[in-house]
Amino acid sequence: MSSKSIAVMASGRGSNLKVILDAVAAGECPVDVRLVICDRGDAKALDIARAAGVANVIYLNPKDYDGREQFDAECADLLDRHGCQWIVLAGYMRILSSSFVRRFRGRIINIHPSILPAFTGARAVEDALAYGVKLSGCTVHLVDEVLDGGPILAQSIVPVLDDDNRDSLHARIQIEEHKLYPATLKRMVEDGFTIEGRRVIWAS
Ligand SMILES: Nc1nc2c(c(=O)[nH]1)N[C@@H](CN(C=O)c1ccc(C(=O)N[C@@H](CCC(=O)O)C(=O)O)cc1)CN2
Ligand SMILES: NCC(=O)N[C@@H]1O[C@H](COP(=O)([O-])[O-])[C@@H](O)[C@H]1O
Repeated sequence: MSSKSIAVMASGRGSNLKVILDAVAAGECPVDVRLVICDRGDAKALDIARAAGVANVIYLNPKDYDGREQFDAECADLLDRHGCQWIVLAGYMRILSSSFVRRFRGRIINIHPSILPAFTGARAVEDALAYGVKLSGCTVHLVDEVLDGGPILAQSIVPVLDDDNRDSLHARIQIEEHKLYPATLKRMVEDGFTIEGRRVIWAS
C-alpha cells in the first residue's frame, strides 16, 4: 500500500499530531508526515514534531505577514514545495482564506470537538456545555470556505455528564479524537471516498 504525503497544521498542544505520528511510527497509518506548520511559536506541536523527527517543522508568525491572504499564501507555497498531498488541520486555530481553500480544495481535513453541524467555531466545547446537550463528540470533516461546514468524513460521540466542565468534557472528546483521526486518515488512504452532494461515500 503506497502512503500519502501529508502536512499537519497546528496551533497548540499537538495531541492529535502526536497520535498521528505515533500511528505512523507503529505502521498503523500509511501516511508520510513531511511538514508541520504552526502559527504560534509556543505551540507544543513544534516540539512534538521535532522529537518525532519530522523533516520540516516550521513556525510562521502571522505578525510577519500583511494579513490572512499573505500568511496563507506562504503556507500554500510551503505545502507545494514539500509535495504535500493532504493538509491535516490538528487544532489549527486560524480560519483559512478562500484562496487557500480553492487552491487545495478536497485535500484539507480538520478535526472539530463537536458533533457538527452543531457548535461550530473556536468555542465548540464551551457552547455545547452551555447549551445543555447530553451528547457531544468530535467530527472529522473536509475543509471548505464555510467554517466547519465541509462534508463530514467521520464522527464519534461521548456523553456529557452533569458535573462536566469544559476541561472534563474536552478530555473525554479528545479520547475519541485520538482514535478517530488516525483511523480516518488510514481509511482515506486505503479506501478513499466519493462525495454525493454533501454526503461522503466511503469506497468500502
Ligand atoms: N476556511 C476554513 N478554515 C478553517 C476551518 C474551516 O472549516 N474552514 N476549520 C477551522 C478549525 N476551527 C474549528 O474546528 C476553527 C479555528 C479557528 C476559528 C477562529 O475563530 N479563529 C479566529 C482566531 C481565533 C484565535 O486566534 O484565537 C480567526 O482566525 O480569526 C474558528 C474555528 C480551521 N480553519
Ligand atoms: N475549532 C477547532 C478546534 O477547536 N479544534 C480542537 O482543538 C483541539 C486541539 O487539540 P491538540 O492541539 O491537542 O490536537 C482538538 O480538540 C480539536 O478538536
